[in-house]
Amino acid sequence: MITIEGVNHQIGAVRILHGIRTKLPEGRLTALIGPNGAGKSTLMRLIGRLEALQSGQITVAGHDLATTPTGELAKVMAILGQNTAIASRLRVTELVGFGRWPHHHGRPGPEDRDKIAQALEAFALTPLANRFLDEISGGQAQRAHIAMSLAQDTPWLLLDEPLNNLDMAHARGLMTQLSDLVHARGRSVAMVVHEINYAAAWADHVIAMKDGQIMAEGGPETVLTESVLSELYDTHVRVGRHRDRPLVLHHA
Ligand SMILES: Nc1ncnc2c1ncn2[C@@H]1O[C@H](COP(=O)(O)OP(=O)(O)OP(=O)(O)O)[C@@H](O)[C@H]1O
Repeated sequence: MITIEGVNHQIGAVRILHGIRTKLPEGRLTALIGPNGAGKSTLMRLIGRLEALQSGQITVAGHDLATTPTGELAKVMAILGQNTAIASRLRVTELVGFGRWPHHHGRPGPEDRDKIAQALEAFALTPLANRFLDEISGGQAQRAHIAMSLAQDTPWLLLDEPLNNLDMAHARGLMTQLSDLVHARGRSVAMVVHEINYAAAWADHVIAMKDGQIMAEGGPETVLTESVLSELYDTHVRVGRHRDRPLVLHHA
């Protein structure tokens, strides 16, 4: 479980997060939704310790972020931030290999090579393994970054807008894989997602944020309703059903 207690955050004089208090359940796929500027990425970055905590407490699988050494935390949680900029003169396989660093500290063994090969395969990157990052498409680079996080092989996986740049088939493939990681292999995933129907189809738990606060949280059935979504996004939203799950309709 990830527990978040009394988290406030401000940049300069601007308050970005206000008294966030929630739990992200273990063994579930949690989707963080909400309008632009709601504070989703900021919260993700705080959980992933990419940003220093200004107040409150966050624990990940019992590890207090304030006191856990980085090497230890890197074996518990992998985080993929937004707009990850990495040297383009790096080969895909080298990027994915970075995910193994917390395990081998520079001396990769057979298990590390296996995990890298599996992650490349899982994201259909094997044929591109030796290409440089500036020789592949945006969606392929996005898949390579996700593969790096997967290769880290941690109980928790945090992904900020991993569906960015992915075509429909790869987006669906990623969601199926994340769902499989959670439901067949006992991992826990938290992801920021804008395309609400991916949350509707695959999430077990949804946290809806607006104006730096949590507006609603719970199962897709409780959060992905017409009233919650219309208020969340300040636009009229209709919700139908498909395969016994909500299906959000946002046509004119
Ligand atoms: N470095 C910064 N300096 C000043 N304000 C910032 C900075 N980074 C983020 N903000 C502000 O903090 C608020 C929350 O941003 P955040 O990126 O967490 O939102 P988000 O919900 O992830 O949005 P999006 O869906 O657009 O990615 C926004 O109002 C944003 O303008």
